[in-house]
Amino acid sequence: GFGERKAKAERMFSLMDGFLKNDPFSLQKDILHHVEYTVARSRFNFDDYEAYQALSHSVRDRLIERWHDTHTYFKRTKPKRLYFLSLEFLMGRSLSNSVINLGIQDQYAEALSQLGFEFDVLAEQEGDAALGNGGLARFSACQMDSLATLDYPAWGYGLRYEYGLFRQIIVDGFQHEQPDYWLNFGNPWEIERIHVTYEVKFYGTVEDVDRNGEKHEVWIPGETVEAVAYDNPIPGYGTRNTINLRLWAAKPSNHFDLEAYNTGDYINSIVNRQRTESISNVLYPDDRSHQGKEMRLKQQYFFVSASLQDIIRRFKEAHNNFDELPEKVALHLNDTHPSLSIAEIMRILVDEEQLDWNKAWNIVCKIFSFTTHTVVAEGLEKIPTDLLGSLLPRHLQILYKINSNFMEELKKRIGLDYNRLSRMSIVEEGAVKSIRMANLSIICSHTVNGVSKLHSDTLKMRTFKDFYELWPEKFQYTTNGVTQRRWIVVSNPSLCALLSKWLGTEAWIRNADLLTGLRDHVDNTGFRHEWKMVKRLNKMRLAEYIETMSGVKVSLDAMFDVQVKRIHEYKRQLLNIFGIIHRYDCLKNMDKNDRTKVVPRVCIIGGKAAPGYEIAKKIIKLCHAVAEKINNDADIGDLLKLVFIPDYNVSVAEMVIPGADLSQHLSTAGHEASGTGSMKFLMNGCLLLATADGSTVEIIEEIGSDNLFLFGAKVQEVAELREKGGALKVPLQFARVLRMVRDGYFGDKDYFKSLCDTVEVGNDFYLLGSDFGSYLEAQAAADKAFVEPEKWTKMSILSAAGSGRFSSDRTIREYAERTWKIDPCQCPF
Ligand SMILES: NC(=O)[C@H]1O[C@H](CO)[C@@H](O)[C@H](O)[C@H]1O
Repeated sequence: GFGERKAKAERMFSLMDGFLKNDPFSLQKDILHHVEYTVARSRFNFDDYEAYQALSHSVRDRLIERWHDTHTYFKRTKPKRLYFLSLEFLMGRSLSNSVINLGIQDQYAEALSQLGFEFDVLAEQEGDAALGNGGLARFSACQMDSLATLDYPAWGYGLRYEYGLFRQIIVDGFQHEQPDYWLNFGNPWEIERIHVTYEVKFYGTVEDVDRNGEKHEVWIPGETVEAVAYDNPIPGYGTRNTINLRLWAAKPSNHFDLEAYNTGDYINSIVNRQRTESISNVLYPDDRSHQGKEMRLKQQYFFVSASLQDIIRRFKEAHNNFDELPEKVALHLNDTHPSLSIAEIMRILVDEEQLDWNKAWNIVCKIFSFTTHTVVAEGLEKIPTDLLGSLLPRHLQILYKINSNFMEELKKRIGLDYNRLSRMSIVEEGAVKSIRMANLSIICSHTVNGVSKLHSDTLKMRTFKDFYELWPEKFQYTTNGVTQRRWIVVSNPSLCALLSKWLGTEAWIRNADLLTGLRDHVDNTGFRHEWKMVKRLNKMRLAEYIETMSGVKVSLDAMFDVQVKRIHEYKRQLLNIFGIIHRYDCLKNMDKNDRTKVVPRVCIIGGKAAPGYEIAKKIIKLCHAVAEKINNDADIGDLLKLVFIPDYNVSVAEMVIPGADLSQHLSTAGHEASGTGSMKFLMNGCLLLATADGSTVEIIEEIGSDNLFLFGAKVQEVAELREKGGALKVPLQFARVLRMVRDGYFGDKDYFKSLCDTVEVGNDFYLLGSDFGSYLEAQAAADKAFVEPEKWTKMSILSAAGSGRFSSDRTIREYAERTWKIDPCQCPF
């Protein structure tokens, strides 16, 4: 009875001497406890990696404590919850971020130094959790940090890939992909939930059955797989709230195939087992969309089915009427990768919970919201109906029914405009009959978000014009953001200290708008001096890393000019490389005396190319070929260096971004939905050289166009320029550089031919040639500003001062208030 339970609870509590203490001595005890009993090494003999493991487990204990309290409080107060569904989360490392968000960094540093260890050295032992490709994936991770910090009752759901994004190995200038087996020595930041498992079905047939005189569909699966939950506590900064990122791993449903065993087909039973587990094996390494890959579709359905079964179970524990679902649950689709959830929740509500179709549909349309991260229609996901019909026969039926109901509604609204009807249909007829996942997501979501103002305008005017004209109220934009905890406090501690000193508070860490206070100090020479010292310190760290990675020694007096992001033709790394070739060519032909006036540059490029993306791989090779030439040209010396940083990931970004003077964001206007790298550079006082694309348009509004270097065609000019095709004028400098590459000046002329063809006049879809002139002017303007250190430093300070708007805290608050309609729910104990 209650009395017994109360007595048991008091006894349980009395056995624990309250919350874990965070004084250095208690921390030391806990670390050594884990050395002995978790890592199982003698406390008198363990190395840095084992110390890292023990340290991490002691931090994990403190996360779990807060995780329990937070979820106990959520359970008690039953707030409306957000479920953020994303197939990718680029979390990076957890140790530093966790101790900083727990507010016990200093205590840990003290505890470790007394044990003879350095926190930063142990932190370097951790591998990245690289469960994603690029911007979209890191966007999810930054959102989770802000959701926790702002006390929103939220969960993230995704896949626990056995292999994260491939390791990029460069051999002779060529990218090679190596498996990223990040779970090699276990992962202290996750908790396997052996009791949280769900069956996920695939293949099979759908039978019509009669139930009380009514026809019902029953799905008879051909294969079932078990989904097991792995929880990753996400601590907020300056709050006790610690939310959950639940990632699913696939396990064979019947761990042992007795029949195969009895028939001696033992090997096959293991093979089946492995085939099943392979669903959550590997992240698809392509930042572009994937059409028609069965395993990719299996991954998408596997994670949404497990997530929705888990969400519905949790809802039913506290509620017994699905009419309450929209008041208690917000489901967010991070791009179309999780959009099968629409068909899956309809299946659960209609087939399993026996709700009437229309009742279920009305509920479902109140709980979904959608963010698209794509600009161009070609990038929108489509699933061939053949593939879907064989893998998920019941879902195809449901999607056809959703579409036919929608088409009926639409005809009433727009009449028999067949072109428009077929454009808006979820089903695309044609050579490969397919399901348009974006149309499905828009039709079922109450809100459709673009990730920047320009992006949203493009969606309204072009990509989703038909839907915008039908439902203008659904379309809005919530400009992306990045978390200042990871991108300043974790990655740039010296800047963090400087900001708190001159702003006179640490409150900016939870409220980035306070960074505008830096404007009050921009004319203070003392402040500018300290600002320069912080940048130099970070440049020293980056220079050491460059020398270690590439053997190239770089001068700290040079401008560190950085372009780091996935390699993509639209991101125009080739424009950067052509600019460097031009700069080299000018230096070589320059009178020695004039060279004294040249601004020395260290050009740093980094990023992974999707394994099957040949042109992107050729860009990486050309970068190495040009670097080979320039860096070994004694005549040029320190005036120009080019370095390719291999295996660019979150941890490398944390080291590169603080050390950059200038960062480049060169996408052809109208192609980058937002871009988030630019926001991280801005927060670290790095000046931008960019096109007016994506979120850069809003950055200009915040910091003023005289604090960055703009160039290139505006979005409204691009189509017209493309029209011109072969008649397009390109500067001589561009033709000369192209000729140099074509003639083999950097070797491998045959290999680079197809790359050169992509930017040949008349074929230059991303307009590198026609933008080259203004690009060189912007570069010259950057050189001119750099030789005036006080001017440059002011621009750098004003960049950081205007970066507050690009905190993911602002992004999340806007989503919470305008899209998800959820309120903060802070755990009081
Ligand atoms: N794949 C991506 O990175 C996409 O999502 C990111 C996050 O919204 C955007 O910043 C980026 O422009 C877009 O290409």
